Amino acid sequence: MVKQRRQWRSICKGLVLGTLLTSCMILLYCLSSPQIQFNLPEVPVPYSCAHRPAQAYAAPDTNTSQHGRDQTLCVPKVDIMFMKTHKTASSTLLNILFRFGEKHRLKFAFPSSRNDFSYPSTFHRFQVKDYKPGMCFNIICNHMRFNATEVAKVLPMDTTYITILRDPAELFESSFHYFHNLVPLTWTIPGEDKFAEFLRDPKYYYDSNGYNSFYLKNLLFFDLGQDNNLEPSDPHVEAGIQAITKRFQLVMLVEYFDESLILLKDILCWEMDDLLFFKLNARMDSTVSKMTPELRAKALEWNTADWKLYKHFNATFWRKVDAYGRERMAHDVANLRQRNAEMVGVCIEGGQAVEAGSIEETAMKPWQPIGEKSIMGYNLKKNVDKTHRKLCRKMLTPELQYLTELGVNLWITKLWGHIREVINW
Ligand SMILES: Nc1ncnc2c1ncn2[C@@H]1O[C@H](COP(=O)(O)OS(=O)(=O)O)[C@@H](OP(=O)(O)O)[C@H]1O
Repeated sequence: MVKQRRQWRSICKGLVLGTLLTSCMILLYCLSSPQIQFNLPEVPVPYSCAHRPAQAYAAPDTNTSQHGRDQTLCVPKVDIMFMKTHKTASSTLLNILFRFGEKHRLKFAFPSSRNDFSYPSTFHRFQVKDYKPGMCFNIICNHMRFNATEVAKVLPMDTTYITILRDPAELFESSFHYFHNLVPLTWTIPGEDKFAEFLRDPKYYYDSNGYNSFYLKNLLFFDLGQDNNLEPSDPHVEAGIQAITKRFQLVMLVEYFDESLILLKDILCWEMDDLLFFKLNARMDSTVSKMTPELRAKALEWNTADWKLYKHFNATFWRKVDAYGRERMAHDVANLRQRNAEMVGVCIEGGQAVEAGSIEETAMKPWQPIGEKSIMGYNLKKNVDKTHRKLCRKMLTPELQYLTELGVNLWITKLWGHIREVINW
């Protein structure tokens, strides 16, 4: 009896402490969030951010260079909007952009105090750290809910817009795993396999007004600024896809990540070295739900808008590959894979990703989903030669640590991280 009373007392204490901490976090967050200032004058950004340190270089045309024929003059494009969609290898791409930005000393439009632009609110230019009307930035690439008009107000007119999509069934599985603890409507789903149970009857469990429910339906459509709850036959689905087609010059696909990077290099006039990467933010295999063909079909049916979007951009992707040349693409992809494999040998201890508990340096530990330690990371090799040391470290640095290095003060995220560490959550 006494033992039971003590247990109840400690549960109550935990609840009170938890509520207090959460309230403090919310209060601190509200105090630190920039107030949106609607009364400032609108000043158009320059056509292009003047600082252009990028050198033109002779881009070898892989079809002709072996024969010593003409080489095209290429000036790397430095004004880039990367719409960072969720669970789509976007952190891997972010790492590539951060390194490119540093190399060319570009100006990033970063969020303040956090790693996203007040997501899931739609983007507004006053969410940009230190923003003043008329300011010009080169790159914007943190998570946001896309808002074309506002984004255009912080970037030059000739900015290249890019984004990345993933097969919606795979994306849904990844998102369900990563975010379900943030979506209260999943808490009451019974059974061991919540993912399969949800898909058995999604309409029963889903509520479009539920807190954070967008993580569970047409997340790509939502991130890209569209309505994720449209009926599949609603003409707005098609209109949304058309709007995205008009705005984005390149839509990459996770399933063809290497090919996507080669297209990116082509459209931005980059060099092969700019594309080197290690896969970041990958999950341990044991936490990936097995998807039967039936579950996959249900996941696609549930995420119809995303599936239509994906099919549309899959078609445009392969038209771009055809225009690039299939043989040329195969050659360049092989080259990139070989260079990446060499970098693995140079930089990564043990040559592969390890579980969270085995990552030695705090600076290399990736952010984990609430209540889990499923995201893997890397240990930097101890004896990396001097020429590669800096590059290896940057390629392996997770998003939050890299953002801090680039000058974003993530104190709210860090405080939240410490609290989670203390309460082991
Ligand atoms: N290069 C490459 N190729 C293929 N897949 C890749 C690559 N890099 C990351 N990933 C997978 O992308 C998932 C993480 O996506 P994000 O980094 O966008 O996640 S986040 O939204 O920023 O949290 C995560 O998927 P899941 O493991 O299924 O969760 C990663 O494994």
